[in-house]
Amino acid sequence: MAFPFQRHEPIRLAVPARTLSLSPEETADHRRLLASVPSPSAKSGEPGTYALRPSESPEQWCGSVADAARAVRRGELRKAVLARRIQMECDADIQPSVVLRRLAHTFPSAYLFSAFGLVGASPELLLAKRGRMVESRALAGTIRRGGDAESDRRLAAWLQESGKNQEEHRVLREAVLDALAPSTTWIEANERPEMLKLANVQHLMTRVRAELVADHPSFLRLAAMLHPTPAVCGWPRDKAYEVIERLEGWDRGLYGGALGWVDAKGDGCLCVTIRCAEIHGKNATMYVGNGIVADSDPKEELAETRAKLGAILPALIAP
Ligand SMILES: C=C(O[C@H]1C=CC=C(C(=O)O)[C@@H]1O)C(=O)O
Repeated sequence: MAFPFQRHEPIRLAVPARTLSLSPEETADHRRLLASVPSPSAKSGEPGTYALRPSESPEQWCGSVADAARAVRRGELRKAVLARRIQMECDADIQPSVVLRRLAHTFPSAYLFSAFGLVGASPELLLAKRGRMVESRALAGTIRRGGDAESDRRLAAWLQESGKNQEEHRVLREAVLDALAPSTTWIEANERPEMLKLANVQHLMTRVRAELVADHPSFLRLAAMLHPTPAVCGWPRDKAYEVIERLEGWDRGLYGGALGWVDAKGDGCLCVTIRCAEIHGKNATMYVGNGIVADSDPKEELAETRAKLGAILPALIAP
C-alpha cells in the first residue's frame, strides 16, 4: 500500500498474490530472494545510452531555495522541503527488477521497494507496528561520505555541530514525538541525533520507540497522523504545503509519500518514499529533496541533492 505525498489523494492498495516474511537475521535469504527475481530476457536487452535532463534548471531550483529560506527568515514557517525531478530517457526499457537488485547490493539495510511504478531504497522508516509496539526512524540533516575514514569522521562531526542541520532535524523530531505521544503509555527517543551512514551520504537520525495505549488508533490512522513528516514536507504542515505548491508547482505523486504493508491483525510497516524513481518503459523520473531552513545556502543545497542522487542514479545507469 502507498500514501501519496498529498493528503487528499487516495491511498493505493494492492493485495499481493503471495507474501513471504523474513526476519532481519535472514538478510542473506533476502538477497537470495532478490537474486531469484528473473532477469530480463536477452532479447529485450538493457539500455546502453542514457539522456539526463533536470525538469527545472539548477539555477531555477536554487532561486526557489533562496525564496523558501527568506520565507523562513520572515517567520512564515520553520521549514519547507523542496524537491527536484531529474528525467532520464534510455534506448531500451528499464527493468525495475534489475534496478532493485542493484539497490539491494549497495543499500542492503534500506527499505527496498518496487511497487506502483516506483523503485527505490529508502533509509527512512515512517512507522512500524507490531502489537502495541511502534517504531519510527526520523532522518533530516545530510552530508556526503568522506573518501577515507578520517575525512568521513570529520564530515560527520561537522554535521553533528551544524546549526542549520540541527534545526532541520529538531523540527522533524518534535513533529514525530508530538504526533505519537498522545497514543502511547511510554515513548523514548535518543536525546542527540545518531549518525546513519549510507553508501553515498550520512544523516542525522532519531530512533523513536513507544508502546501504544490499549485503546490505540489503528496503524493506518497513526501513519496518517505522521504523514507527511517534516522530512519531506516541512512545518507547520499547511504552510509548508503552500510553499511547496508555489515554488515546485508539480504533482509529487508517490514521492514524499509512504509505502509498505499492513496485515489483517493491524500490524504494518511503512517507509518514507525517498531515494527513488518512477519507471515507465524507457523513461525514468528521479526525485530528490532537501529541508530548507533560515540558513540554507542554495549552492550547498544543490550539492546535497547531487549527493543524495548517488543512491538511485547509479542503480539506473550501467553503461
Ligand atoms: C527528502 C529527502 O530526504 C529527506 C530525508 C533525509 C534527509 C533530508 C535532508 O537532509 O534534507 C530530507 O529531509 C530526499 O532524499 O528526497
